[in-house]
Amino acid sequence: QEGKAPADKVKHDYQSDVARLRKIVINSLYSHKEIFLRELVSNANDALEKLRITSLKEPGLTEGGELNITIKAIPEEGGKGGKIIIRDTGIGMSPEELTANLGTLAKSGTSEFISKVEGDEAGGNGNLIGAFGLGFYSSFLVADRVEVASLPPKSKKNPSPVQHVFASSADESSFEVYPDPRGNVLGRGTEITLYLKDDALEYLDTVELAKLVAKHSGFSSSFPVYLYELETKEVEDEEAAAALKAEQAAKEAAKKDKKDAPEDEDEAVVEDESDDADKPEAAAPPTPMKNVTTERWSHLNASPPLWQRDPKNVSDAEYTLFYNSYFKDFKPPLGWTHFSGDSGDGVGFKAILYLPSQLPDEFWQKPMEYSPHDLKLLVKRTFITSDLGENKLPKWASWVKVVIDADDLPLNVSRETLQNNRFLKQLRGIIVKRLLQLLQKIEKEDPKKFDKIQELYGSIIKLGAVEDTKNREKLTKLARFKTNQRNDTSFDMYLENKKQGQEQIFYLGEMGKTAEELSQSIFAEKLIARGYEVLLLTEPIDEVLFGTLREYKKIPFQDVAKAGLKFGDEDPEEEKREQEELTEKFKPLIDWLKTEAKDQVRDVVISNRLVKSPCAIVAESFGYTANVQKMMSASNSKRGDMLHEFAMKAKLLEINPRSPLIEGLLRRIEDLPTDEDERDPETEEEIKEATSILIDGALVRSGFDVTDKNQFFTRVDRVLRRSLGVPQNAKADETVKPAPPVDSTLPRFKPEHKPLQPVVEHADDGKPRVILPDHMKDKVSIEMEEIDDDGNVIPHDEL
Ligand SMILES: Nc1ncnc2c1ncn2[C@@H]1O[C@H](COP(=O)(O)OP(=O)(O)OP(=O)(O)O)[C@@H](O)[C@H]1O
Repeated sequence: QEGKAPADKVKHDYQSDVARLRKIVINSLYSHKEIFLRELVSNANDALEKLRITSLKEPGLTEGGELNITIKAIPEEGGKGGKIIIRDTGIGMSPEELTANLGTLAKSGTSEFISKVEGDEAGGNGNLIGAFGLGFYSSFLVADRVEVASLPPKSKKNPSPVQHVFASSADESSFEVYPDPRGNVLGRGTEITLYLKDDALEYLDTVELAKLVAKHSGFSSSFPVYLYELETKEVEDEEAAAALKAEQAAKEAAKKDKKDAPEDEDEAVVEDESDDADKPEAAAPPTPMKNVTTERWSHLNASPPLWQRDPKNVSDAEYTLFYNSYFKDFKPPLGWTHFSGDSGDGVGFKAILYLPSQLPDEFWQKPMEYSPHDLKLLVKRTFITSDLGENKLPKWASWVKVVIDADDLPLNVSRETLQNNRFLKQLRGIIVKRLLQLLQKIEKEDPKKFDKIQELYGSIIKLGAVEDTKNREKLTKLARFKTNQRNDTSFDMYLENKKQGQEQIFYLGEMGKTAEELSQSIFAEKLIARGYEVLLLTEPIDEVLFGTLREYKKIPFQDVAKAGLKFGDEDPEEEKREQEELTEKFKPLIDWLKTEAKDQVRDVVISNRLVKSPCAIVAESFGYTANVQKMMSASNSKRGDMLHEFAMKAKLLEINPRSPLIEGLLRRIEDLPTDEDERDPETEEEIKEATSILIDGALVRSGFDVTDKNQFFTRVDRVLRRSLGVPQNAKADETVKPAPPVDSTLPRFKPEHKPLQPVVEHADDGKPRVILPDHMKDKVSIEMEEIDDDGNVIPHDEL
């Protein structure tokens, strides 16, 4: 792909991703084209930063010239076009680096990013800029042609570097790299020349450029940024003044000659005197002026950075602009806190911490790999690191964007010694504390904004309460949940609404269920009917948090799906008596159920949680709720473990003594002769069927799976036949029209078609499953007949 062009010019084709990215940048960011300056200044700043850090090990590198950035606009003679030159005295690039850095995209995930944006109609919005540093390619927003001349510093490794140029036009699919015909004129660093497009000539105006730097880059460089300005001043034209003086003197002399002449002397004198008295003093001749154009480099970022200023004098707009440019996030922040402090060791610092209004995708997608880069530790305005090593922020807080500038840490500390620095060790605590304070402040003062915080950071706050034991209490207070009565309820709000006598915090959770569905739950029937508030856990992290906390302000959590539920207003004596009475009354039914439900539950008890439903399956405190059981089977864990078997079985069948169905079942059982031999087998079978449907119904309503679906439906089928008066032995007419004979004249498949052969797989439970080839999936549906062990077809209504 490379060919030698004349004059040492090596032509390269852009890597395809670069060509695509350049196209996106040029087409979609047109209305944001001013960002080119911010991106190039930021690259220049990075290059200076790299040089400074490298020079800690090889001090000679920074010799010769200040570390700075300069911007110069040069209108073309005749005023038709022009160019902008941005230079830095940073680390520079070798010809290989020019090719690799500007001609390829090394960043991982870039291809996916590009595809995403290409497919996204809204790609042209500013998110793009925030999501991805477009860097160098933003040059093509304003330039038809870009030339980058670069010269690395003389170093031990590269003692005689040669200045090279990278050149490319906006519409070309290739670029060239060649030795700079001017020689090593840069001394060190990089010079980017932008040949401006006709619609970008406004950037030749130095006032415009200065404004842009102030807006986007004023704070983003800790190195001085200079703008080349031509200043036109009106100054006294000394030459003209001298000439005028000479002329005046000549006039005076001529006048004097005239005065000395003899004629009309008196008259003339009188006339002169009266003139002097009436007229204002004769105006002095104007000083002759001329326009002089002087060149100067004005220092654009001389004023102190935002974080060094007094918060009282910084406007919200300034905080937002600073955030946008410094952290390269196009969206405004959700909130911020600007603070200063002292580490206690005499290290003073100033800092601003921001809450972004959007989390990076990687935060959730690759939570373990996500490494924050928006913590900027500076020392005396110079960037030191984003990496706090082992003192890094806890995961839940790792997304904050914070700039923290310390007064007096040794500047040349290596990363290793930094890790041991006390200030660095304290940083984590300082930042987390301020972040919490900010969240608490918003909670207190700005409910609307706090809603947004919940939307965005709700799960993260809960994650923090789980993982950050030190701040668990504060984070728990900030957590919000849905309840049967309202949204966004905190534990404190819940407790304020607690009923007299209530000594439990009621909650209910089931994987994948909405709050609405949960509030219909059989377990909460009575609680909700009586007006109690139940926290509804709708997010996976809720369950983990409740499992971790177990209580709030010493009040225990009660999983409503578990045994042990107490309203708190029960009279223990009365309750005991009632329980005894009911147990006595329902004894025959309870005994019956204990036998019939022995495979599903450990015991049968009278319920105090049901209103309408006849019965429910409730997990005991050490047993699995339906939710946990689902999670266990999803993760396939613990199968075959004794404890697991035990927990699976630790369930109670609770019956509702006031349900007419339960009463009805009790009566039927009481009517059965006590001597089993005297019982009519058909009647007994009928009651067993009804019982089993009742138990299965309770399982389903309580969120569990029916143990044996075949048996369940066979029974439903029999009950249906009975209630419809259809004899139990009546058979469906199973005669079907056989298929016509084989037609051998047609090919079975067209050659380009895949065989229409479904594949049968056996799932874990041994049941067959049909896997359709992909091309058949949305065209074919399959119904299967089930055959029992004796080879009989199990009847299904739909077959
Ligand atoms: N002025 C410069 N001096 C030295 N190297 C530079 C300069 N500008 C760009 N580079 C090099 O080119 C690379 C690509 O630059 P580009 O702006 O496209 O992306 P980036 O700076 O790596 O990413 P981002 O803009 O997201 O920070 C940089 O990583 C850097 O190595």
